[in-house]
Amino acid sequence: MTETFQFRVLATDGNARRGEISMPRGTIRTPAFMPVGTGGTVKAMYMGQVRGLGADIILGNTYHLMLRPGAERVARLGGLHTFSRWSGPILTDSGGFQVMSLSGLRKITEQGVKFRSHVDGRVFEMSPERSIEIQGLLDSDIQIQLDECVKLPATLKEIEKAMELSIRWAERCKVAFGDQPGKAMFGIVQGGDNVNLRLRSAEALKALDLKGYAVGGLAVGEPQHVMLEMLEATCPVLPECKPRYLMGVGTPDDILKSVARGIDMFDCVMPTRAGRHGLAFTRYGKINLKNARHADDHRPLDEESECPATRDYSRAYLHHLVKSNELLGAMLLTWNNLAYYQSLMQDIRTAIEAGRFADRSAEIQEGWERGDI
Ligand SMILES: CC1(C)O[C@@H]2[C@@H](CO[C@@]3(CNc4nc5cc6c(=O)[nH]c(N)nc6cc5[nH]4)OC(C)(C)O[C@@H]23)O1
Repeated sequence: MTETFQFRVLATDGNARRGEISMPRGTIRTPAFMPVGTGGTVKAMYMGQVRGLGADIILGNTYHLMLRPGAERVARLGGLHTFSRWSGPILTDSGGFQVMSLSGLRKITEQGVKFRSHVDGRVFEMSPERSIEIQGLLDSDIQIQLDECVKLPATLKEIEKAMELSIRWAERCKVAFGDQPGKAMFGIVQGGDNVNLRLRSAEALKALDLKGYAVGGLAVGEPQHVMLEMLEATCPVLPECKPRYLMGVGTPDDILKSVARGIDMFDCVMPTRAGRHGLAFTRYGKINLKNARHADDHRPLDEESECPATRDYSRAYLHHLVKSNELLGAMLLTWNNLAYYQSLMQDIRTAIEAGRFADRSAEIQEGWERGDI
């Protein structure tokens, strides 16, 4: 552990990078997957379980926590780590994107975003400065700039305007964040599905010399090839010595293909949300436990797994729990899915260190295609 924020690239294999981020609250092994802990909880999991699966960092959301229980209240209670009993690093999203995807009555001006809470209808105004202040009250370790992410499809002019506003907001967030040695503030590259706008955004943010760079505006319904094309344009422009975080991504296949293009950090609700809906991620691909074909199957999801949820429970039992809408169904499948995602990340890190990432990726994908034995 260090008193400052340090990122080191330990090995490369093509454009894939094996690295680590050292922070006062712990070291983050990259490529890393951050379980989503939106309201200060990784849904259906104890934080001790999350840690036990190998997660080094989790994600929190400014938008949700400012609405409930309130940023000042979390600060009075000792900050998000003490509040939620997670002692490792926490990355918090800034709220802009959640405002656009969740709240009602939204108005964006140069000053910030005005919105109505989806919880109780109260009206809030969030400026870049207030977003950074809230993330500070939460005692967040990696803070994300406030940005504007336009919903696609959008006109080139709309995408350009939002990208340029996000750059100005990044500058304001950098000033508001100031100098906090053990913490970091990441900018967000925007630009929609337009390579030129993405390059302009990346260059402008690089000039701000930030501690890390998120790639936003993706995983919003665009085809995977469009997302990958934006990464192929953006990553080579971003500083090699800074971490790159692809927001909201993704499926195991998205992660493999994005690591191959130079991404170091990921977050996605997929494993936790899918677990609550009866879907299991395994090395054989996805298994839908709602399907009646599992009703008499005594086999576990994967007898070779170290995760009890994956190794010790029959598919028949999991099918029963899911069909009966039992809480334990969501708990066991969330546990299985996060275990699979963390084992995938460890597999990726090991393969990059050994210089066999491409081969290992192909083997993993063949396992999914072979399907459920
Ligand atoms: C993939 C999956 C399962 O994840 C779900 C659902 C729809 O996509 C997701 C995930 N995609 C996603 N893209 C993002 C882009 C930005 C961004 O540009 N700026 C900021 N500040 N934060 C972002 C967070 C992002 N999350 O976004 C919501 C709407 C939060 O639900 C998620 O499909």
